[in-house]
Amino acid sequence: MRPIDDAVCPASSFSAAEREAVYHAIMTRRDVRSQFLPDPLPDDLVTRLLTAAHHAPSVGFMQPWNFILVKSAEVRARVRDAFLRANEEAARMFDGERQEKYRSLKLEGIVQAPLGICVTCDPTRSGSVVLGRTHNPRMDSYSTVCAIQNLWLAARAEGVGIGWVSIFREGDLKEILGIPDHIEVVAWLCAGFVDRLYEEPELAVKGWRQRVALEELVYHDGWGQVEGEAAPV
Ligand SMILES: Cc1cc2c(cc1C)N(C[C@H](O)[C@H](O)[C@H](O)COP(=O)(O)O)c1[nH]c(=O)[nH]c(=O)c1N2
Repeated sequence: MRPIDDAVCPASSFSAAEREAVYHAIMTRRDVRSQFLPDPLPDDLVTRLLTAAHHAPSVGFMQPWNFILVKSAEVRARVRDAFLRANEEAARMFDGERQEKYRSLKLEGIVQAPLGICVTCDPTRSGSVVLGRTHNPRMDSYSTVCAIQNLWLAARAEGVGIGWVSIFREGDLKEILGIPDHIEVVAWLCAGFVDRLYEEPELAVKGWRQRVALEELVYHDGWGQVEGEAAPV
């Protein structure tokens, strides 16, 4: 191993253009459902996306993720069937007009996107006691979500659309993909090139829900405290 001092380099700031590029990726990233092009994603591009994911932070450097790459149209069709079953259950949980609206939304591109990526979390990856996870076992799932966000942003920069689909019974995905019991399914990601993206979240454009004002979400020195109020004792 290198001496610790040799492993440290100066933390220089990004240039204005680099900074702009990071925010550009963040602000223009979208969840994609229906704009996927059929062209397959080149292997080296997929490797770059997975490498970005694999450089995410993780609790205790646990790296609990796996990525199951699904190109098979037959497997994706089975996954879509699992979605359709779960989506029917989900639709019935909304009433009246809201249910009608829900049913009008497209919430997946499983068959259309040329690649499915099932992202999983292995809670046993680094033994039963993990630095940083001792008092909250969910930290391994949170780490896996960080990996997904890295992939999502890298994909945006590469012109690749990503759609996260979560409307499944986990057991269905496990059965289709042969995932062992102790592994958690965190996401099914639809991935494919896109030539256009919504400028705002599709759910906002289609009137399902709007972005909340940031100011409503920021408190100061305690829950519910607006700026300038005395801190709670
Ligand atoms: C954990 C999780 C799970 C899901 C999602 C996201 C996340 C983070 N999203 C996408 C979600 O609807 C979308 O991110 C928001 O509507 C905001 O839009 P943009 O991502 O900014 O385009 C999502 N979208 C969808 O159409 N079907 C789905 O099952 C899910 N599931």
